[in-house]
Amino acid sequence: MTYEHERRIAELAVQRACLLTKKVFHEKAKGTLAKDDKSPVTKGDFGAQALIIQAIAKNFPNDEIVAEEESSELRQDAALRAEIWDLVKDIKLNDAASDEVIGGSLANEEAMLAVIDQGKSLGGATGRIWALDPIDGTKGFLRGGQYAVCLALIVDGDVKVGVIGCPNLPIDDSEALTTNIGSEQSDEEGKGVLFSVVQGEGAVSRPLTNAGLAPSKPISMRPVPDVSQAVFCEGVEAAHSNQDDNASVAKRLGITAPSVRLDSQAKYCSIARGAGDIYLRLPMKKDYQEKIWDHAAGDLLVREAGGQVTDIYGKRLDFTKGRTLKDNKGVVAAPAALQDQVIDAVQAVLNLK
Ligand SMILES: Nc1ncnc2c1ncn2[C@@H]1O[C@H](COP(=O)(O)OS(=O)(=O)O)[C@@H](OP(=O)(O)O)[C@H]1O
Ligand SMILES: [Mg+2]
Ligand SMILES: [Mg+2]
Ligand SMILES: [Mg+2]
Repeated sequence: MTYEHERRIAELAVQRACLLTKKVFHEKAKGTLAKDDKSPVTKGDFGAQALIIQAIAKNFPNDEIVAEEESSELRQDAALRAEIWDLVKDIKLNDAASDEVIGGSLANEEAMLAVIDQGKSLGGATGRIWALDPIDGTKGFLRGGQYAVCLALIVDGDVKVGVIGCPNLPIDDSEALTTNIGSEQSDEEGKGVLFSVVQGEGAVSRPLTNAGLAPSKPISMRPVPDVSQAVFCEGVEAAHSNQDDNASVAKRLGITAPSVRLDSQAKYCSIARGAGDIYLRLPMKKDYQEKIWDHAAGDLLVREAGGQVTDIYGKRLDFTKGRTLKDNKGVVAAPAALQDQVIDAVQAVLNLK
């Protein structure tokens, strides 16, 4: 089997990082800062990025990493830096062998800042490049909703491995459709799923644990004989995708079921396991470029589960263009058999044809 080692390291690294994010999730303030673009970043984002890059750097020292966060704010904020180090130094998988494979403990605060800054690769069309979103859906994380720890390996522009940890998704696939905004989404008993995928080998899920990896099971999108029976998954933040346009597309397709609103790549995960069928992310701003770490793992997960993922023009997501998907606009993910119909409706609503 290909990429077996990469998949295992990524799964263990994401599982360990989720132990840290779950701790921060229960804190009130969460060490939140606003970045230059006004978006939030928390102790959880920085800490998870440090732990995951450490695991990649130890196992694949020649690989490049495109990660969302960087350490400059922390270098100017000794108190926050110390709080994060306090968390990071104590996070271990409760299984010594598994923890050892992903690098054991970091030496000190400076080593933590240094690994955080190993995620500055510019990306591109060649070589082995990891795309890391230490917390995707930070706004959901702050709100007490869904969030995801996302890691993908891209080789020569092609996504080969994807791993997504969703601490607040129900383990039971059939419960998942009731997980909507406003309902209880915290990471208690019965919650926490680790999704993983290797190109050509299908998508799987398993419960998140605090030790080694639990047994996995295959997942797939559910068959939808008629598009009008489909359920949409969409984002929560009205600034990130156009919910009015989504509603018009649903209407055009004859869909009457209410959309499931979830933050983060939990949307890709949900449709990949049949908890919802179609994920629409229709652009709000003309000039916004989607980030590769927001989509790489989810793109492969859905495609291996029987779906297609394209932009609003029906073009596959292009991970060769650097840190962003600058040649794509929006995202449309659906069961392969429905994709053309959904794209037609999207293009009609957006007046693209
Ligand atoms: N204007 C705009 N348009 C589209 N996307 C944007 C925009 N601004 C931010 N972001 C990115 O959205 C990421 C979170 O996506 P979500 O799917 O959780 O958002 S939402 O559920 O649709 O509200 C979020 O990822 P995180 O920062 O990792 O949370 C951002 O990278
Ligand atoms: Mg962010
Ligand atoms: Mg993100
Ligand atoms: Mg993020």
